[in-house]
Amino acid sequence: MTSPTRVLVLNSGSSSLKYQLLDMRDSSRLAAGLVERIGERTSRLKHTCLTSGETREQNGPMHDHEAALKAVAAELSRDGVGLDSPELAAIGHRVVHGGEFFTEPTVVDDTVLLEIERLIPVAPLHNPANLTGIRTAQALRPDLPQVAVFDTAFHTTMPESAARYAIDPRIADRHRIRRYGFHGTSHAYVSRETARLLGKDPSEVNVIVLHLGNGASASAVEGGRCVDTSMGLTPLEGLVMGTRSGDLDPAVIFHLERVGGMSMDEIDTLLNKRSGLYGLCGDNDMREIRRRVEEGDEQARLAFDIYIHRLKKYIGAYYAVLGRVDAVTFTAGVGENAAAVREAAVAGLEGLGLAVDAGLNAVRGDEARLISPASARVAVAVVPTDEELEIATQTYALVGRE
Ligand SMILES: Nc1ncnc2c1ncn2[C@@H]1O[C@H](COP(=O)(O)OP(=O)(O)O)[C@@H](O)[C@H]1O
Ligand SMILES: CC(=O)OP(=O)(O)O
Ligand SMILES: [Mg+2]
Repeated sequence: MTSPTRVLVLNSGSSSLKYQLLDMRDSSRLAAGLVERIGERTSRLKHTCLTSGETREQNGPMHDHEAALKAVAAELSRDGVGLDSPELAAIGHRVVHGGEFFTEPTVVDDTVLLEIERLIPVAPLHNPANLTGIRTAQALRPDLPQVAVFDTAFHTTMPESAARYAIDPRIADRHRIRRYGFHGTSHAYVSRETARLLGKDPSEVNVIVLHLGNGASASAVEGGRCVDTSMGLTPLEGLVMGTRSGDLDPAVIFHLERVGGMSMDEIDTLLNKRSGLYGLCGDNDMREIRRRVEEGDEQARLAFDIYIHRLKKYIGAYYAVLGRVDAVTFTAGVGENAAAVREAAVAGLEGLGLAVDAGLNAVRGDEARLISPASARVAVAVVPTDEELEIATQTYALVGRE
């Protein structure tokens, strides 16, 4: 038999599981889907078989990521592409926090599992789900390589001046406190695709990538290497997000504890789950916020303005970090779809050579595209991210080498 060429990619979020099955001969997708609301009373699995075009949905309780993955495995089997297939070469897992230890995709063994577990305190929403995904996949196919692809890996090239916080280095080192950065597979993929869009080699271009999904982060990429990013020790720092506050004065936390009488756990929940756009106006979906802004809702307008103000500050900061910028690229759910966000983020930055062409910005599509006027000094681009393809590519490259 010829060597297996398929890779299953699992992206386990805190309450969701996204997956794709790809054939790496041509990077085509055979199946894809999403389980939402894992652990809640009703979960929903939406599965699409891309060879037949058939989509199936099921609703019902799924306790945890193990139950979710077993349900996904059953759907794949129904399409004749189950986990027992001899054509499966490996399973690639998104792992959010890899600390300073993992700088590359890694075949999972017991030591790797232990290290991912040790990082749970700095990625409490993500790493436990990632671990369950890996352990369940191992149980289903013990003979298959499981590959961990880390969100943090792309950021390990940051210089110490960007990665260190201004605190006593002995304390920082003892507790491994530094800027790790996240969404690395997306920043890597999108910065590379931006270079391709400009017809250049990644080593020749400096790009500011704005990954604006539910979680959001910015990065400064110099000649293909990350030199700064907005998320830090955990995915809480930086931009305003769906439910996370992003940057704030750390003294807010002392104040909430000492004067506000809140416990550390309550403050943690407040900043991670009840802040950001949701905390500001009760909605975390940018579509809903734009609809309310259009209707003249002041609370939604203020939330939008705070979101944009923070974004602008990071564009300016990374412009200064890079010195020369070839492109600013928008990606992920908000970046790819919300023309109003792109327009507002760049408005007034003509002095930096940044502008958006209203006609180009209004075009919707799945293709990487430029939205800046032809005369602009700096390109502004929209590049759809594809974390699953990037994870599959890295997984297959690693397994193929062995
Ligand atoms: N057409 C749209 N206009 C504005 N925002 C959108 C649109 N489509 C999706 N979004 C935003 O994208 C977000 C999800 O982005 P995504 O990258 O899928 O996030 P995640 O991977 O973090 O779950 C949604 O919360 C929503 O705010
Ligand atoms: C790291 C992170 O914030 O991931 P997500 O956007 O998937 O929540
Ligand atoms: Mg995402």
